[in-house]
Amino acid sequence: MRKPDGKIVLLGDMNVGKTSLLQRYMERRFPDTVSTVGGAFYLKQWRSYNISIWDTAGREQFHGLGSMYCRGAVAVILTYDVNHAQSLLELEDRFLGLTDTASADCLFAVVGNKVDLSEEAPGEGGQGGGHGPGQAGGGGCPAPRLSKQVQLEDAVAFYKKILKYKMLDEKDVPAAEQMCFETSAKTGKNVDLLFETVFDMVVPVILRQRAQGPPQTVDVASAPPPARTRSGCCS
Ligand SMILES: Nc1nc2c(ncn2[C@@H]2O[C@H](COP(=O)(O)OP(=O)(O)OP(=O)(O)O)[C@@H](O)[C@H]2O)c(=O)[nH]1
Ligand SMILES: [Mg+2]
Repeated sequence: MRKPDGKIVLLGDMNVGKTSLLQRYMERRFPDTVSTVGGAFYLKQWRSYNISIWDTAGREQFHGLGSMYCRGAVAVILTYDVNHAQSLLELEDRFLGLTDTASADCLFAVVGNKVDLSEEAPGEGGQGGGHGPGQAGGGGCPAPRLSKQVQLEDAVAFYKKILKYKMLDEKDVPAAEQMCFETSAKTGKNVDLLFETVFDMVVPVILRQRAQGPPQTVDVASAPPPARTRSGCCS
């Protein structure tokens, strides 16, 4: 297997939809998922570059693995559930620190998933793994919509906190508006946009790292063995 030119890592609390987003993008479908154990990766050919995309487990018991997966990453996709405010807070409290091992010029994207649950018309949705209230429905009643708990401005504010944490100047990094996304792995909304924006942005980082000397690419063969690895197809 050719060594990847760069690594992108998805981080976020359990159940926010990391695996579903990756499967929607790589396999063009929204299958049932099981909570991830350890981590798993896909390989993506983007232009002439070989990029590995790592899906990590949000469950607390695997938390310690997160910083290993982030080692040398050129981008981290921090994912939350727009219908579950706590999942955004968790990114700041539990996940941001895991990115200390990422490459010095690592890019960050902030992604609010499951927008379909608070967008669907009454009677059409409310199923599919939301955290919040409003899924009981039942009895033939129209399924109530979930109320969206996190707005895009909250994600933008979090992005600015990331820059502060990393001591980065806003003018040296992509603008928050470019790097904050609202997605639905279920409908596919903004999923291609998310991944392809990130791919386009990591290419210059990869080139810069190559020009600077020893490549900071990651050899998946020497990556820590996850408790269970599922390697997907390359496309
Ligand atoms: N309605 C809706 N449900 C979603 C969406 N994304 C994921 N889900 C559901 O949410 C649940 C959790 O999705 P996963 O992709 O397994 O979540 P995860 O972040 O990988 O969770 P861990 O592996 O435990 O960290 C599943 O029931 C998914 O079907 C979405 O965009 N919309
Ligand atoms: Mg998962």
